Amino acid sequence: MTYDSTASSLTGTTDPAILEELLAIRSSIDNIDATLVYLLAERFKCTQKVGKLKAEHDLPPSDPEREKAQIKRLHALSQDADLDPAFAEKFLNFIIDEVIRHHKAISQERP
Ligand SMILES: C=C(O[C@@H]1C=C(C(=O)O)C=C[C@H]1O)C(=O)O
Repeated sequence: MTYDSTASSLTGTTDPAILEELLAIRSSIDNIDATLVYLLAERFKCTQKVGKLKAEHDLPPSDPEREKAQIKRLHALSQDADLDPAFAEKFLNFIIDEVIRHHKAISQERP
């Protein structure tokens, strides 16, 4: 993979000292993004197992009570972590919607 960690629309128009400071912070952002990708991949590995288990036992793809409890917990965690709880909820719902889509697909593969 060729990744240019110095790519920026600001090159040539911004003080090089400021760009250097920006690049140092962006290096941490890159590490965090990589971690997020690996964390998400692990989460989807788990949810795929859940999807197979549900399909094998004819269980519904979604579990609204579980989701309600997760959102409530996430709100508390977000407040502790100084993260916008509304954003955290939107993000979790985005992921869960994708998981449910996978679960529906798995159950259709096994008629
Ligand atoms: C993974 C599951 O399936 C769905 C997806 C969830 C999730 O991504 O956390 C939670 C509840 C379900 O709607 C589950 O039931 O545990």
